[in-house]
Amino acid sequence: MTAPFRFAPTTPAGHAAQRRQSQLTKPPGSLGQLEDLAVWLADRLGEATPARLVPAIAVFAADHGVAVEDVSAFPMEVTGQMVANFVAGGAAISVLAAEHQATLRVIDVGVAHPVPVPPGAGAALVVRPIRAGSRNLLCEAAMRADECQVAWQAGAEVARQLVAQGHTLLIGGEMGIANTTAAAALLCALGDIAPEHAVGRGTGIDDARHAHKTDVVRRALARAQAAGTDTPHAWLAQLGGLEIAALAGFYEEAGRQRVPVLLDGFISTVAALVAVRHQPATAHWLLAAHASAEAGHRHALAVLGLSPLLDLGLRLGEASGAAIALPLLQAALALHRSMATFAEAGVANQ
Ligand SMILES: O=C(O)c1ccc[n+]([C@@H]2O[C@H](COP(=O)([O-])O)[C@@H](O)[C@H]2O)c1
Ligand SMILES: Cc1cc2nc[nH]c2cc1C
Repeated sequence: MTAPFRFAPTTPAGHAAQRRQSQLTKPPGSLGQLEDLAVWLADRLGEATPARLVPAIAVFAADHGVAVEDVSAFPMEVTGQMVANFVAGGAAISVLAAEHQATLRVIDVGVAHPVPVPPGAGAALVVRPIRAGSRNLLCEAAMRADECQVAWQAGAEVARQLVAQGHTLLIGGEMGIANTTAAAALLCALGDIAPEHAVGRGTGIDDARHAHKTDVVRRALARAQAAGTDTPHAWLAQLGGLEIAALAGFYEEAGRQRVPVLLDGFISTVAALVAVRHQPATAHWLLAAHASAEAGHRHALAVLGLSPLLDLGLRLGEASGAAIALPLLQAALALHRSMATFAEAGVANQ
């Protein structure tokens, strides 16, 4: 069980939104967490009655050298194949983005086996190849510092563009076979979580592979520790991946641009933890959409002090859980904006 999402306002807009909530035609608190959600959004957007959100989803994709260690249920080729599926409109996130009228961008920051995408296909694909997947983090640093920095900046650039285009809510997502191994290792390093709590089943591995994956993470951590790793960027380069670095840069830039972020699952939340360790102010802009079935996600959320809105047993990634929570945010704001007050409706207030 995770704690419900609760929020006390910190800004004049947030306080005004909370006062409005108490005047709407409903018993106080009867819309539960939707009330907190409306007040949080008002607080962060700096408006007492915010307009409908203009959401954008950016899915960052890359491969992971550690896939050769047999830590995933799927082969590396699936990353590039799924990128083509995102763009063609057949993936869960393609369907959800269209359903909820969200802009969808797909960014290849290091897919090892890209699949050609027909020109004019559905979602926009941006190719920012840094290298064909990260190195095997069990044996060496996943990225050089400069590669990690280029990926981070690529993510930041996407956030800047989406905000400049008028989007008022940013959602990050990822695709990368074996990236739950990288994310688990990073969570151990930056969140002080033991490997047995951070490592999960990913795409669906059995008990034997899960034990092996936990051992891979334990050995990778020991290797990176022995290399004298200290800063968040150094840990990211040692144990992360190109799409995780891009996501961290995306989240940090969203905060810098003062735009709220709706977090997806395990890998996305660990990327947000990297961004928060690098720039603590990023935490102010984060909202957790859901609790993934991936074991480490609850620990990552707890480290960040976040309460997820939904708990549906999702473990897909690609921003799908955040996209599923999006209508809740829109509903919370629609109710907040458009319900009558007791005075307007002539309803007796206690
Ligand atoms: O978002 C999550 O919580 C999540 C949990 C488990 C798996 N995934 C997705 O599955 C892939 C990684 O799983 P694995 O087993 O290859 O490490 C990657 O493409 C993620 O988007 C995502
Ligand atoms: C098919 C498939 C789709 C995905 N979407 C995000 N991660 C994924 C992993 C797999 C294996």
